[in-house]
Amino acid sequence: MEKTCTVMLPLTMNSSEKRENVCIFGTGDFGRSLGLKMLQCGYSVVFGSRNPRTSRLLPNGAEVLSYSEAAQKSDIILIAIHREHYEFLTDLIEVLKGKILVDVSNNLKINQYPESNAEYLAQLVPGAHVVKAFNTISAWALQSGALDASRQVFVCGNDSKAKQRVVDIVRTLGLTPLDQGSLSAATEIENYPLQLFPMWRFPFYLSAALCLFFFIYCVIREVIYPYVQEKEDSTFRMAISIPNRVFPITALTLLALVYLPGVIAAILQLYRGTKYQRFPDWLDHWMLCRKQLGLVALGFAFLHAIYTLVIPIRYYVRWRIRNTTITQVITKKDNPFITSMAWLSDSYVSLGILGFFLFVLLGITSLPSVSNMMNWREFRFVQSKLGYLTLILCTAHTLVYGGRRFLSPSILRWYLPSAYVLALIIPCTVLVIKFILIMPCINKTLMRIRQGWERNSKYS
Ligand SMILES: NC(=O)C1=CN([C@@H]2O[C@H](COP(=O)(O)OP(=O)(O)OC[C@H]3O[C@@H](n4cnc5c(N)ncnc54)[C@H](OP(=O)(O)O)[C@@H]3O)[C@@H](O)[C@H]2O)C=CC1
Ligand SMILES: [Cu+2]
Repeated sequence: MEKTCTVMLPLTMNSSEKRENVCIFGTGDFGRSLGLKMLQCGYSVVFGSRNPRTSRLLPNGAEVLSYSEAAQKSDIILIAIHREHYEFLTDLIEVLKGKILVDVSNNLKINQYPESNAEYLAQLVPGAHVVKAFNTISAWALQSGALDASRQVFVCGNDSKAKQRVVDIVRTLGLTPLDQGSLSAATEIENYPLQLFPMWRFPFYLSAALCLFFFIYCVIREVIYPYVQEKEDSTFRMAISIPNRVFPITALTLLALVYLPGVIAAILQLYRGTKYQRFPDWLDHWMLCRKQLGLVALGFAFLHAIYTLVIPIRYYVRWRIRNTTITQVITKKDNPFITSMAWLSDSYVSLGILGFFLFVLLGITSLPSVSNMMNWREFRFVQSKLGYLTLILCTAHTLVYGGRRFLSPSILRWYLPSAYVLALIIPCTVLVIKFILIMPCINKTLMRIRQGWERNSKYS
């Protein structure tokens, strides 16, 4: 039966069970943490060290020997040493012959060396079976048990038996092994811990660029223009009014950008007449970070909702209402109630609330804990149908808010239209193309392409 250690176990063992010997080279932070965890999980640990006599802080129960003596005690050796110090291993080539060497090392920079550390180790000790593993786990997490988010251990190696031995150890330590194939995958595995939120980078930079662009655009139209034309100081608008334009615009644009690659892919498939041709890399990458784009968009929608809630308590708004009322009293004139205006205002608020609700629902269903409970069809239904409905509602919310104002030439300031007009370009384009794509004649061709029809027809 497989033994698995997920909690700190006492160092007791059934005397009839033979402890498996594991050797760890290096008594640094990582070597010690690994050794402790292995002892807790029932392994017998032998450390190899330059100074076996003076090595301190080692876990109780572990043996410490010189590197060559320790190597003889086990056929599996974890090399917890930095790559820069690997050269001394060439003196141990004879002892290490046929042994499994586990490379746990990381670098300081992405692609720091021409070859991966694991491949370098394999070149230095050609008679050994090198396996890459454990580099994504930190010494601190191993010791403190704070491994919740990072239980995954990528494993790769050319010898399948050696790899299986390492996979078994990973499982026994209560971690999740992920086989990445041959040793050539080591470069990618070594680069992995050095990447900072790889899938979030594009959405993050894109949303920052959109925010900056729309902020500057709105400042030009709403702060600089009134100052130049009428010497009016509207700088206070930069605190709430302008952010509350920039955030919904960014949210809507990002949401549309979640669905844009899908329609571009469909157009490409229609144009090529086949689905068996790779999409360009940029499109692939864009498709892969749609979830992150959507979640960032949801964040901006939240900001818009919060900024909108504070409108009634703003000084400027209260002043304007008070002033209009007083002016009406003085001039003894009141504004007639216009039903169409009431309709417009209520509709845009209602569309906004519904759009936001569906947006939140989309965000929740994209979380792994929720999406894992759905089958593929349900997930597609939510993310595609509900997603498009959200996009339609949010676009309609913006259109109704702008109403006829968007079309009137008086809204131009220095020939610049309202920022909302720009914000509507991408969502409207996506929706129009999607509408064309779902028209029966086009949809049928697309479905046939997606079902691999032209490939089957070759054989029929
Ligand atoms: N710390 C961490 O959280 C993680 C570390 N790693 C990897 O584990 C490896 C070890 O890291 P870590 O334990 O933090 O590093 P340390 O610097 O704490 O330990 C390295 C050990 O290497 C041994 N060593 C052998 N030859 C030399 C030499 N010429 N000069 C210096 N030391 C030598 C030493 O052990 P001795 O004195 O007994 O000979 C030393 O204690 C690295 O490759 C690192 O990338 C991977 C994942 C996480
Ligand atoms: Cu809104």
